[in-house]
Amino acid sequence: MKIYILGAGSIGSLFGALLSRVGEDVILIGREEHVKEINRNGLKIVGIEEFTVYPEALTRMPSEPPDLIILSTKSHSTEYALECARESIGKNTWILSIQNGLGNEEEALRYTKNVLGGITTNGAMIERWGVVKWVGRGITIIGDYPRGISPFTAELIEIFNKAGLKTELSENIEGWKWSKAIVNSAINPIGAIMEVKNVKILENEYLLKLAKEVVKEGCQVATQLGVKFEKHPMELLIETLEQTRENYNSMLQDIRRKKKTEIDFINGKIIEYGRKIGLEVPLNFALWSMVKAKEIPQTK
Ligand SMILES: NC(=O)C1=CN([C@@H]2O[C@H](COP(=O)(O)OP(=O)(O)OC[C@H]3O[C@@H](n4cnc5c(N)ncnc54)[C@H](O)[C@@H]3O)[C@@H](O)[C@H]2O)C=CC1
Ligand SMILES: CC(C)(CO)C(=O)C(=O)O
Repeated sequence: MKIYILGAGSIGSLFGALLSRVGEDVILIGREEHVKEINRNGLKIVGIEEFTVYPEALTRMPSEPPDLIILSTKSHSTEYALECARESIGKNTWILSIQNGLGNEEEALRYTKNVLGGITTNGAMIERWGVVKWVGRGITIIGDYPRGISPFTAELIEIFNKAGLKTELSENIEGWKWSKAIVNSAINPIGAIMEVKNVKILENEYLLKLAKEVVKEGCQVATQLGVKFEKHPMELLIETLEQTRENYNSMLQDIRRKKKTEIDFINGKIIEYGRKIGLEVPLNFALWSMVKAKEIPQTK
């Protein structure tokens, strides 16, 4: 299968490396420094497993349409990345978002009806250019967005599992994307503002109560929009905190690295979708405001 990884950073490079290792025709599309190192010395995976692969790496999408584009930019880069990729999206090309946050699949649907949603609990981070650390082995869930399973998706899950990416199918990937986004809407900003590991939210009664109240707000919006949960966000909140106790969440890491966070596509989208149906979500608004204030000045 011809696969382009659009946004080959941490998680995209991990997926690309695993798929390349089992012989899939993978091209990584990422930033120049990472691309140059990969073309020079290959893409090295360390951590959970250690191996090196030698996929082609580019800074721009080739014009030839692939079978699959795995969208793995940060959510705030999705619109521009897809616009730049417009010419490479053929009539039979599928786009799979493995991103956190809401709205990415809707953006992809502007270019094709062949859109898959995905959530992954695998963890990855770029150690240095050309080297990605697989920090946590997790599961990935994919499905046609917003709901359903097509023959392509059933073929893709075979490829992912053969590549060592434990992957399950869902008829209701929209439900999973919302559950994960609602969990992120509680953990990420609270951890970022308090500058604590996830375990602190689990063990501090005040932070856990706040996280649960934020989850309730997100559930109200999702339920009124007709979203059906596969796993209730309140259950997923505790499960996630217990499984990622030692994590400094990605939003806190972005702030510490003076990078733009994904707050606009997590709490920001819950606020936006809530307002469209006349629901105010004050806790989400408060957390969104504080993270925006903490973000680097040039993001305004
Ligand atoms: N890193 C992880 O362990 C996990 C990340 N995620 C989600 O996956 C998404 C990506 O996260 P990370 O990999 O951590 O981010 P990252 O910042 O490491 O990687 C994104 C890459 O996309 C590149 N990029 C942006 N626009 C581009 C364009 N137009 N063309 C080519 N490359 C472009 C950036 O230069 C960057 O290298 C986020 O939504 C994140 O929340 C989800 C689960 C785990
Ligand atoms: C699951 C969690 C909260 C793990 O820290 C995450 O997705 C993140 O850090 O963005």
